[in-house]
Amino acid sequence: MAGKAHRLSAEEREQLLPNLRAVGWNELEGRDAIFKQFHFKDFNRAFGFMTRVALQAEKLDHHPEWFNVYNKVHITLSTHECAGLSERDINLASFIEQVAVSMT
Ligand SMILES: C[C@H](O)[C@H](O)[C@H]1CNC2=NC(N)=NC(=O)C2=N1
Repeated sequence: MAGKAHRLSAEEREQLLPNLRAVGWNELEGRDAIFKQFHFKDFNRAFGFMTRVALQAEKLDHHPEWFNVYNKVHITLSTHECAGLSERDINLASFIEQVAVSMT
């Protein structure tokens, strides 16, 4: 991953978060991270989604925290390197949205 991650400033958040809020991402309370719950038709769709996200996460060297049971996938994004939300989380969330749209 090129460059060091920095925590998003208030201005950057105002610019970058509204689009993600509009599609269901929310900031966690008590932790600088964003969270969304996804529901799919069945486990195959959920796991197909996770597989595609996992391959991209590995490519980006930026990984989600997630929980899956059957057709549900809960995802938390945050950057360990800066102990908070960085542009890497915004980029991964945008990719995740594209995959989710193609799987539902
Ligand atoms: C050593 C390795 O590059 C780092 O631990 C990467 C891996 N995946 C990561 N994922 C996330 N979410 N945040 C990080 O800071 C991070 N760092």
